[in-house]
Amino acid sequence: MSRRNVARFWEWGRKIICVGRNYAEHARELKNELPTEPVLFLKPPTAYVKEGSPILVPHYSSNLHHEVELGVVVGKAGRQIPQTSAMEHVAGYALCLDMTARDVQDQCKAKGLPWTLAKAFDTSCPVSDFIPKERIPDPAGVELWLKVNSVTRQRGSTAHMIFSVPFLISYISRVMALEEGDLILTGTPKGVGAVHEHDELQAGIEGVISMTFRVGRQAAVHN
Ligand SMILES: CC(=O)CC(=O)C(=O)O
Ligand SMILES: [Mg+2]
Repeated sequence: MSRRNVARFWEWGRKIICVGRNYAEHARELKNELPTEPVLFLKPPTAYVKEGSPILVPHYSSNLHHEVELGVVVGKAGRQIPQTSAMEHVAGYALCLDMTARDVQDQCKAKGLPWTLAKAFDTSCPVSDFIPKERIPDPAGVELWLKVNSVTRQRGSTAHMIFSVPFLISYISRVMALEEGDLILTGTPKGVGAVHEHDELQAGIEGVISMTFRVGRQAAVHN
């Protein structure tokens, strides 16, 4: 049997684990309390979209937000991973967007419901090509940026994460097994905002990679 290449992790069908409220300024801009433990949620592998295909506004949302994030690609499976050996489980990184139907998320929050409709729809996880681990020697030293129609909306350093990458790997692996090909989205810095059909999104990790996506709209299906 031929061995799959983790550099094409989005084809593996593995889980996408997302961390929310990991930057104080972003938590404050949405009037959320600062977390004392990581806030976790999941996206299915059907959320992946690659450059060349559009990000689709779900048919039930009228306020889709961008969130640029550093993604960590898991290269070695593990459970109950200590922080001291957490980085041994990292194969590399990816530039990611955690597309969020903010209007739907606000309704879910108000009703005390999970965020699945707001976070897990098709195309809610645009990703760059795989970035080998050696290209990012320190995941706490990464500058993320995002522009909409050439106007800068987000710029922030992973130095400001509340919970570090090794801490997150250790924490998550005490909740669920990490598997090769899993992706961890580490939260977004401040500056999130709305995107609309026909907008162009550009995002990057300074000096490492950039990517461009167009926004389309999911057709509503009437049964
Ligand atoms: C409020 C959120 O949507 C949390 C989140 O995803 C984040 O990155 O922070
Ligand atoms: Mg996010």
